[in-house]
Amino acid sequence: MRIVKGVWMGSAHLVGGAARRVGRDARDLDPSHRRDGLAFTLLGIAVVVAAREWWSLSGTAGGVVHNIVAGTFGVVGVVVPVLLLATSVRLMRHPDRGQANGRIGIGLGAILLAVCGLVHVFAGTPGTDDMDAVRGAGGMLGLIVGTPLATLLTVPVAAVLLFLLAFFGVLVVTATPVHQIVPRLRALYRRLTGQHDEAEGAEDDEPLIINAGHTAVDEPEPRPKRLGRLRRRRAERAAALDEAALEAYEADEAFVRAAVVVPGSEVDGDHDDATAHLDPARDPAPATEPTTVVAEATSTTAAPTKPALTPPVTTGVPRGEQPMLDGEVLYTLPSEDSLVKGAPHKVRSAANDRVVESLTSVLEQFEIDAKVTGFTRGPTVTRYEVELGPAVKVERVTALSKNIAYAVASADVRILSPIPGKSAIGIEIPNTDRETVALGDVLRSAAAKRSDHPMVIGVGKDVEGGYVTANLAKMPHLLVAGATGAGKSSFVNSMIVSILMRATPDEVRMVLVDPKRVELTIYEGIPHLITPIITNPKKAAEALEWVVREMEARYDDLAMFGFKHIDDFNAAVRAGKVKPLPGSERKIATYPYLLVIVDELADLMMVAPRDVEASIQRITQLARAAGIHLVLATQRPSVDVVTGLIKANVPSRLAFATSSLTDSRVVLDQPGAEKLIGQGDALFLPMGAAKPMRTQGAWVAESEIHAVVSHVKTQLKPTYRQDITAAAPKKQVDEDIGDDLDLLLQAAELVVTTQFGSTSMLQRKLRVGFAKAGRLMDLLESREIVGPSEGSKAREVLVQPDDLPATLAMLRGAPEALPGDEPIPVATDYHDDLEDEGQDWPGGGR
Ligand SMILES: Nc1ncnc2c1ncn2[C@@H]1O[C@H](COP(=O)(O)OP(=O)(O)OP(=O)(O)O)[C@@H](O)[C@H]1O
Repeated sequence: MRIVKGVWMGSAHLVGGAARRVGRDARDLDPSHRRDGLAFTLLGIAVVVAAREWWSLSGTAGGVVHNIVAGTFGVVGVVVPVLLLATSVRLMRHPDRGQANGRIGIGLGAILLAVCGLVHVFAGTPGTDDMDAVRGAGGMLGLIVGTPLATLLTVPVAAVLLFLLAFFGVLVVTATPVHQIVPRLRALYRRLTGQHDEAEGAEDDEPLIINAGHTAVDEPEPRPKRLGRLRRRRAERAAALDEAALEAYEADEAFVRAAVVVPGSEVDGDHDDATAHLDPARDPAPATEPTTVVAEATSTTAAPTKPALTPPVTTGVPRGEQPMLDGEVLYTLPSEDSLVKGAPHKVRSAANDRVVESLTSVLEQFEIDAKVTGFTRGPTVTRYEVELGPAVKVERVTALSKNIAYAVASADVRILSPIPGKSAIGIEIPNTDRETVALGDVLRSAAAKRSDHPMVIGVGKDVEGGYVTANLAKMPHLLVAGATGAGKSSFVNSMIVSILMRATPDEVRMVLVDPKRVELTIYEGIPHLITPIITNPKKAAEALEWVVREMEARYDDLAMFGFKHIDDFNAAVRAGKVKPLPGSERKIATYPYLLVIVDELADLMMVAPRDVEASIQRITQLARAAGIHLVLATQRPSVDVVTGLIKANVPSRLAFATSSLTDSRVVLDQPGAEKLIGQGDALFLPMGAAKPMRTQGAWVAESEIHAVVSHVKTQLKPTYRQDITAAAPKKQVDEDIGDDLDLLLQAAELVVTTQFGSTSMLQRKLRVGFAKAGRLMDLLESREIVGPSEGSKAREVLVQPDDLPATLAMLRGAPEALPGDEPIPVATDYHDDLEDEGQDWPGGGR
């Protein structure tokens, strides 16, 4: 008995173990194998069903198969093998796209259901009592869907509903939202008529290389022939993805950056189509027509046009929400065609391969267990990634920077350790075959189109080839610095052109300060200007004071109507929710963003450092909510131009190549900019970013600027404010101060902040002679800032540091700031001012 029991238990154990093992192994199978298993099963079923339904190859099981297929789907069963085959092929090709596969499955299910239902109702809605008739119509599926509908709603209504269901199924399968039907059909038409291929063919010369930054460097290159098809598919995929991204996009992101593409992930990248994903902006579809801003409902002319391919965003903004130009004015944004298309971005070139070889040989020579695992090529520099073996110190590679520079024959080698978000060292080396980034490409990229904010500008491309854009309203103020010829003015041009391309004068107004008198003259007369371009540094300082007054007026308005931000105020005005106060004749209108661009801060700081600094401080501290934003550019980022106060209040920085490490520290608070290679190569540090991002600035040619400027100029004349460069009202510097105002302000600040009234301190700190310091002290005494002389002792300081701003204002002769005085008189209203001055918008508006 024991033996029998032992044998029984032993074999049971063996069988159980084997069964468990098989089960476990099946669970351990790679998911893709498991999905392949499903695909093969479907393929097998397709073969069985096709054999019976198509070729009547009926074995013993044939009857059963027919009963199941025809019983379920009726005559529609003949397409079941096709559907099974297609599903099986899709599962094999894209096993990882679970979500898309699910969507297609649901869509096909809806179509199948609808078709079965339709066949059933058109076949006279046979009942279950006649199963042969059911099998000859839409099968049980058709019966379940069709009979109740036909009985309850009559056959015609049921047919319409079922058609709708089938149509819905088609939209789901093709991932087409209803508002995309027309653009997609148009795109399809273009592709069928060959317009698409022509443009694609042009790019086919470029071999496809998988983004080497994420894969092995020696990835085999697919044959160029296949590229046309590959690109087309990517284009379709990107269009679908882009749309999803658009929906998900949140308007309040600080700045929009192209996502880095990781192979296998379905990230919506902005990389060139030669990399792993396609940028819809590079889609060769014909450029969109200019987006139109129509004057208020009074206009009878053309309605806003929509772009052909890209969904809700275009060169402009959601038109329904636009502040319209009053009167009959029809303002169109420049067409995207005004800006040229750049050469396709290369992701790999022979030069890169040579550098990889050099880097590898340096690592070998120094016997460092590290490997160049890949690279990402940007337009100007390529970032080579080096991964270390176990127990290899990072410093061993970073210490080699000079040898690396020697090996690759370039002095501008920059080492990042680590690359943010990666366990790898990045070695940035300039490309010997650098590329120019066309502003047009940046503005047409998905990154730019994702946001319809009028203050979004094209910045350039990052080291991974992704487009970089920035929202000036979120900066909220930007300092741009770099040595002569580094690309500052080109950036300022790109910025202004971006605004002209995307914003109407109703949305953005500009104050351009160009003390160099040459850089910005091309923009003279554009309607976005609120005052003629200011070239005189003294006038520029006054203009900054006007900006402060404008800001205060806007603040007053916000406070009066109970809004915190100009955007909220504007939205309420557009919605008609802001009513003038009782008795006021005022016409409430939206406030445009005000962008103040100073092309050379150093020139301003030379003529009136204290005033300019004070205005900048005031603007930068408060202007954000008032929709006023400053861009300060300078060639000389030294501490006397970019003072601590200015720096503290201008949070976003863009550094082009600087001539020294000290300059780089002034701009970025860290070294790096001195290693940049000029011609638009920059480090971009937007507010809140931890590390600066290397960016190649966008380039816009003079002919393009001309095209854009003449487009905007022919439509609208600028309406200038007269009060901007007029000296601030009621400002009278006392005669005895005369030309010493700046020094006196500095002296007052020194004495009050240190609470130490010493003439020799003034001498030392202000670097003035004894006589001048004594005079300043007398002036301070006459204004009761310090007490009388007490011989060799320091004078008593009569003003507390808290009262310093009011004291400085008093010295400047601004009576409004005097303590205890009347409240600050403010300009009534921006638009009222215009009316008061009898200035009208062309077309009879404001
Ligand atoms: N983004 C860019 N792409 C390609 N080339 C550029 C770019 N930016 C600048 N360059 C090249 O560098 C030259 C000098 O640029 P830019 O005039 O912008 O320098 P800058 O810093 O403004 O100098 P300055 O301070 O003297 O005006 C340009 O003429 C152009 O050839």
